[in-house]
Amino acid sequence: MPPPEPTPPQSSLPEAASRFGAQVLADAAARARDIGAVTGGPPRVPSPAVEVPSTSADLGRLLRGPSGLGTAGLRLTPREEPATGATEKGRPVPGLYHHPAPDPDPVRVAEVSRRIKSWAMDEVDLYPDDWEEQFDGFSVGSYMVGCHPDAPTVDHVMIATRLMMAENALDDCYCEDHGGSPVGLGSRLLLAHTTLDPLYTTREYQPQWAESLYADAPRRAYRSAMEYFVQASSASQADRYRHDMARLHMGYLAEAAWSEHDHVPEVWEYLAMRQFNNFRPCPTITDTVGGYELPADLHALPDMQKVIALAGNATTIVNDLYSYTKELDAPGRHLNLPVVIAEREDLSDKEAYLKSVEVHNELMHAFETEAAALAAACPLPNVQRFLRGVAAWVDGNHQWHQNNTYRYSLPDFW
Ligand SMILES: CC(C)=CCC/C(C)=C(\C)COP(=O)(O)OP(=O)(O)O
Ligand SMILES: [Mg+2]
Repeated sequence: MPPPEPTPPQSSLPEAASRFGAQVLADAAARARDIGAVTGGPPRVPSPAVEVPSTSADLGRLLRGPSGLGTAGLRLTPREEPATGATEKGRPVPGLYHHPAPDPDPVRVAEVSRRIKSWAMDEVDLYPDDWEEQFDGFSVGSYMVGCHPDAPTVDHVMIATRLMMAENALDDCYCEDHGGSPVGLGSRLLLAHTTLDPLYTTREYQPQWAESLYADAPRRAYRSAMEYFVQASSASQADRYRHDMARLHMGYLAEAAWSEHDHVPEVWEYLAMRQFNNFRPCPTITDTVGGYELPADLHALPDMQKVIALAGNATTIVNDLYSYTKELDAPGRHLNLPVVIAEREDLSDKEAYLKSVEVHNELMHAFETEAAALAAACPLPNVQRFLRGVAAWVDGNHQWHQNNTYRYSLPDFW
């Protein structure tokens, strides 16, 4: 008997759009180009039916949106070259493939910075007084304004900004250098996760759980940030976020398990852990922050999942490169890609760092190739906008790392 035909992706969109989305994506899966081993799966056969962009100029055009007369309002980012201030603040890692992003709107940055500080101090009591300088140095206002250039209002940017502060508070206080430890991390993470994914229990035990949501700064921050997020998102967007946070927490646990035994994983194992201990929950809320929705069935498509994973991996290896010297100075051994490559492949620190740049660049090129193929194959406006939103997040994330010289500095390898 012949094997059954693969089922095309299903959609619950209105019928016409559903047929269109499912068919386009099924066709795209059949004809997408062979883009190399990094994206997994068997080689694919190019089709003359759809022109998949093949030059970096074409890819950039697709990811950045339309460029003709009268289309300025359709782009996520202004067309001007980045302001020179960006390069005065920090320099990019030499050889790193990236796109300079425009400087974030200073008026928006000032307002987001004011509001996030008030939230941190007055609503969730996020940090003791002596952490204020580090809070300010994190510059979350310019980070989130830069990563979400299509947010319609400051309220929308705030949705992402609160979550970003909450995610970092938990990472610092549970896992890293503000009281964190691998010991007992599993139970702390699970209990904190119930701020996002509530416990349903009996009348007797419910009050103890409800009280626990305010027991420490990470839980207060997660609970409050999630409450704001849920007010702005659809049920499926909120569920997407919970799933991405469960992935993040699983990544923290693997990192902690290795750290307890000072174990250095193989490079591929490290990369697998870092696909979970990853920025992914940040770009995947780009539609909520943009005030629209990528429907769940389009978000779940394997090609969309691949694009999201590659974007998350590229952004997270950017962190490994920019935070390399900070993590070398931290107590104990802090794993990042250069450290793991140096140890496992017996390379000098410099060779390992330069190899990590190459790993990043391959991931970044794969992200752009896959995103462009999906954008070409699926011309639904919310898919196009979501892909552009993820690309804007990737660029904004790089820009923030490059320019956050309070937090990061480059090694002396060049
Ligand atoms: C989703 C999110 C913002 C998670 C927090 C985890 C996190 C800060 C990263 C994925 C970045 O990695 P790292 O913990 O190494 O951050 P720093 O190098 O300390 O800035
Ligand atoms: Mg780091």
